[in-house]
Amino acid sequence: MTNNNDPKYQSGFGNEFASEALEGALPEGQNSPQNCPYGLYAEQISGTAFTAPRAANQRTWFYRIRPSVSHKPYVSATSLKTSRFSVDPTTLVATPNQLRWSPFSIPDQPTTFVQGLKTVAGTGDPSIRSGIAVVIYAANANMTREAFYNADGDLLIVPQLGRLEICTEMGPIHAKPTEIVVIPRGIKFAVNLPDGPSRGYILETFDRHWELPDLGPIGANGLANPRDFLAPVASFEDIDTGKPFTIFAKYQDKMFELEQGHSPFDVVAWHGNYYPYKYDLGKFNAVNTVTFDHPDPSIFTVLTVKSANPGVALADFVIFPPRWMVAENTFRPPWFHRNCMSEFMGLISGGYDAKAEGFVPGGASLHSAFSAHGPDTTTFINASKEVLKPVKLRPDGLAFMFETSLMMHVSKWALEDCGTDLQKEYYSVWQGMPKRFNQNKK
Ligand SMILES: O=C(O)Cc1cc(O)ccc1O
Ligand SMILES: [Fe+2]
Repeated sequence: MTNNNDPKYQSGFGNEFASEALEGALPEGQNSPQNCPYGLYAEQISGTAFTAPRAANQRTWFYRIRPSVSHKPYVSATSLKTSRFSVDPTTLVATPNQLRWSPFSIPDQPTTFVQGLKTVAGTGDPSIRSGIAVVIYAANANMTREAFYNADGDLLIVPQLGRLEICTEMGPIHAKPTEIVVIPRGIKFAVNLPDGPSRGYILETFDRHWELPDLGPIGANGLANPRDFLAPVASFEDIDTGKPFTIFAKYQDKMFELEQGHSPFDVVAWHGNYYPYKYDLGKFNAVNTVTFDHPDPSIFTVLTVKSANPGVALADFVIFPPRWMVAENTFRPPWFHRNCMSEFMGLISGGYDAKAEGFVPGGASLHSAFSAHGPDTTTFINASKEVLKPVKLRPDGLAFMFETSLMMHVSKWALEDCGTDLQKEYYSVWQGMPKRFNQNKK
């Protein structure tokens, strides 16, 4: 990859982009001329069925030094034998218990991004294009002469610790905690970790692709604005000598690898609307009450993957950013609730208004369908007697939620093998709720 520490991007969501690292590398007026400029190979990657409606149709044309198909056969990935990146039912358990984890441990041994992927919860089967997985990455080593693609689904990556320098077929994307990256299904990428130890959350979705939510009565602007999404520009490396490149692939929930003699990051130009992108969560234009109560947290949806059921998300990516709280005569933290959807929450920085302690950056919680949850006892008591002035809620706090209409199973890794990361006494935060009932006093 041409060395570029501060890559350039092109802005917009779902745009049709055209990008060339060498002038004139994109064929004019057609996709597949008899001979492409500079002796490049044309190759299409389809992210939707050829016949998907125009508004949903996603594909990109690459102009690359060699076609992707020039590689040795796929074999089972022996170096990833211990991979826990799977929703194979034998690795998962159903539990309605409210669960919470302390910050997930970073490995002591050298571990790359791909080696450090662990599924926490999930359900479905990528082979029938149905389901999702919540995944943690915890890594400390660069992917050198390696790349990875996920044939099973899109990856929405939420860095929590350490920056990511991601090399993709479409060009480089650098992301820091408070930014997110989406790598759509099938696109090859490699991750370098300039800060060393790194950790974050991933939502893997086996169907469709991420979309901006409709805004309804909010109007034409607000929440995540399309122009703040950034896609890479073409950048290539021309390497076909030395140690072979290893390409890892997750296919039907199993890890494979193959060798090839040339760099997979050899795309000199591309055009299309199927590409990875990043978004800075600090750009989110939060909308909320200026009177009383607060809307459901769907008001904070950054991106959504629709299900076949109108208005019901396969997955929503929701954030709780720093914001002004002004509601009058209102219990301001999240209320007690039971939800038909399942809620996995993570914390990027600071704290979260429903929990006085225990929910900390790098940790997580899972409140599954209809399992009751809400403010812990301390938060409830404090918020019930708080003097309601306008307050800027936690200027350093950034929590998020992966909300899904599916009922996820929890991985044995997250219940048993992640050691002390699982907080076995989580239930106790709701014990000792004072009895406040007094039928003689309204
Ligand atoms: O559980 C949570 O903390 C997320 C959440 C916040 C809120 O204000 C209302 C409902 C909800 O699920
Ligand atoms: Fe909730």
